[in-house]
Amino acid sequence: MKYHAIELAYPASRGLENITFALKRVADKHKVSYGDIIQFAGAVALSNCPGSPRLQFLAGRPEAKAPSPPYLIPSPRDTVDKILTRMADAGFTVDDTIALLAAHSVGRQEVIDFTVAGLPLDSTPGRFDSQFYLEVLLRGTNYPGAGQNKTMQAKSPSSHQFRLTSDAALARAPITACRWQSFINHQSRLTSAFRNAMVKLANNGQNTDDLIDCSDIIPFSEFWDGPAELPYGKVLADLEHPCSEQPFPALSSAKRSP
Ligand code: HEM
Ligand SMILES: [Ca+2]
Repeated sequence: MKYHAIELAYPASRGLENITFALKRVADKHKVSYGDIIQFAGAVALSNCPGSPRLQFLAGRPEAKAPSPPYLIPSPRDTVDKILTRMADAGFTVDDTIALLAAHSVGRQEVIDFTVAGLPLDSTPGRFDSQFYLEVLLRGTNYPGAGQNKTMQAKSPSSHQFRLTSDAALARAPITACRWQSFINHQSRLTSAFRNAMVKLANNGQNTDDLIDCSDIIPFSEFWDGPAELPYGKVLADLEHPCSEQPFPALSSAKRSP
């Protein structure tokens, strides 16, 4: 069996079939490695989101020699401790892990709750911003759909967005809460921390001396540096404040309805 078929059968890969086969065709046609096409496509895709950093892109990864063992990718039902231990094992600090979750600012869920497939993880899924970090701190009130897979989804503050159990827990755990809060309304801190952590993610296990820096071919995103806003209908009292060491950042309220 081909490696991709083995890895696609792992639970953490659910929903990745379409993009895997689409990118496989491109990589095969242009004779580039699968590792390179994944990083290239990710960097180009992110450039469509206003506010996102231009990611480094190094080319020349060799093909994998074996499929990944299963269960290396964290699950939304894992504890904070398990997620951070796994990420540390792969070379990521606690701060890196919290910064990487900015990807969820432009993410949606498809496979955890089919009754609300396509629901975004924050109210601005087209924009790479700190809105995600703010909104995950809103008190969860209801499941936006039928509440399938309750170990993986937490109650959300709105029927328009989905909350992963892992995001809810990482936002509130004593070890991560202040780092989480530190990104709210700090677009440049967020983009540079995310970019640096993505350099590690993209080159994990590679000898970067053997790769060629092709970052110049990655487009720049549209500039965006606005404030995070309390969603329409929410007030400060709806926010939880698990980082007791720092005051909560000043916020403005959204004028628009969701
Ligand atoms: C704590 C570790 C993480 C867990 C447990 C986790 C889990 C998930 C889950 C369950 C989804 C929804 C999948 C679906 O239903 O289709 C998702 C979406 C997503 N995640 Fe994560 N994730 C984690 C970290 C990351 C990291 C480090 C990145 C990238 C740097 C990332 C990027 C994304 C993106 C881009 C989406 C949206 C996909 C889409 O819109 O189709 N995640 N994540
Ligand atoms: Ca967003």
